[in-house]
Amino acid sequence: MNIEKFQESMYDLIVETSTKLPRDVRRAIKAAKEKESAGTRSAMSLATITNNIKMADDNVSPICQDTGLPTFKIKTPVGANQLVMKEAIKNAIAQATKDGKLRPNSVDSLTGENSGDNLGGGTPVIKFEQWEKDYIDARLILKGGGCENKNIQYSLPCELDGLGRAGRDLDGIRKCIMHSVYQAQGQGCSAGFIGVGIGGDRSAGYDLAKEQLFRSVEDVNPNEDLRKLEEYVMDHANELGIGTMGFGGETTLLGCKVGVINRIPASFFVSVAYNCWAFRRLGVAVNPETGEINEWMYQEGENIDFGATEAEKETAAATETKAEVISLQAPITEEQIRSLKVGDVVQINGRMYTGRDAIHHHLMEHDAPVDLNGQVIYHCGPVMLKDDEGNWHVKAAGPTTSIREEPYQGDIMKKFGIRAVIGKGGMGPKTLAALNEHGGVYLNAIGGAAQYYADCIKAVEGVDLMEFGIPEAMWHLKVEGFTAVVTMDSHGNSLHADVDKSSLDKLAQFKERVF
Ligand SMILES: O=C(O)C[C@H](O)C(=O)O
Ligand code: SF4
Repeated sequence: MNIEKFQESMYDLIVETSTKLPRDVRRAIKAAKEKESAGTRSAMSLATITNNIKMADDNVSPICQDTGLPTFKIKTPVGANQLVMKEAIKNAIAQATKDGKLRPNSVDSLTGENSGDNLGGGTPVIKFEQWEKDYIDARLILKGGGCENKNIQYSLPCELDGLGRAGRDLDGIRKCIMHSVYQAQGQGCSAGFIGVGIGGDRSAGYDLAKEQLFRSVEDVNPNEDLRKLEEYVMDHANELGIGTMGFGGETTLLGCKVGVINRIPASFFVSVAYNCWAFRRLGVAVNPETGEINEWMYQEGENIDFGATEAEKETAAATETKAEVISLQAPITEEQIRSLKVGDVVQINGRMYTGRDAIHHHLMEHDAPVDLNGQVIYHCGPVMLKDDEGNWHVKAAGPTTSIREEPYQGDIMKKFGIRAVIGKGGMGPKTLAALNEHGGVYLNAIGGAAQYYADCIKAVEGVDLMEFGIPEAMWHLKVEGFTAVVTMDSHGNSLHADVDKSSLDKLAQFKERVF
């Protein structure tokens, strides 16, 4: 095998997967967009999402800043040398990271140290299998952390919120799947795709669930029971009304694929792998002698490029002028914050600081490196590249899941006088109480829209705490027209709590036996 060429092919697979959504996924997103009524928050979010997909295409830059845990599934003809292939894949991963196509995402679990090149214990994941065919089938999925955290495994029988008892049969499985969509809310950047694995032990069940994510969104399950189940879920999960980013709306789920394997008598697992709308998975058929790509997978059918037509541009322009947008610039006063309410659309200009897990943890015990009074914190771990002159450039910068900061957020806002935090997926009761007490606001940005937000960042004006690694450092960003929605205000209102409650009520409508 020509190993240099194989490495190049793997590099192309990585770059293409990170920057271009497959055709089946694009079609599912387009169909969702057509269903949302114009002018709603969900429609606005979907417009940002499709705009972002187009920008990632044009810039050949990551669709989402979280490029996940790269996971390769490779089938090789008997006799192919898997050891050299593994080395080539690792080199390709390191190169793609250096080129800003992947975020350095491999972190020592005990020390928190980022390896910087996406290599380390367990990273990347490479699973080989042999097969009888004469070519290499190499598939890659880049599944981010926010949606990975929403995976869930049920051990039947069990009791489920809203649905009651789920037994050890097809109907019990149906309840688990409906519940899995409910429990994810918008936190995994809905609308999402789910892969479900029935049976196995805990690890084989999750493997099977993830395997389903490699199926085309549009295929039909050859198992009649599972086909019915998939169709049922697709028909009804969207009635939960969770919508894009959990803002409420018509589309919550874009795909559901279910697989089954045997189990042992005492265990009955239903494992669900949740994938965000930024469903980055591709595959190639590679010639085992030359190492060249013969064919790209998931590329059949119509390609949607999401370039706006003239008519769409006109409608967008019309809605933009109608929607009232409130401008915010730090330092923000308490009075300005108290005037905001859930549903308001704000646009931020000026300075904001990134801060995610490591920063929040740090600020609990230490002073801030900058004066945060009246300032805005952005829950974001960007992809950054340094040029030859030593200046940093933002390559991708969407929000991260805010709920992880729930234990710290309220205390930190009060301690430093922070007025606004931006993230996605919403926060809990502790933060809501602190917003009320201190005069703060939670702003929801569109998860995964990393190119769209990178474009709003006009300059990187500094960085602190680089010892935490690129995604976790505190970046000082100058932004223009950074748009987000108030989803938790200083008057005790939370859109997230409301959608959670109404979707739980709707979930309870699926309690009766169906199968
Ligand atoms: O790590 C990130 O940047 C985002 C993460 O994928 C998330 O959804 O929270
Ligand atoms: S931020 Fe959202 S779109 Fe990006 S990886 Fe996380 S869940 Fe997916």
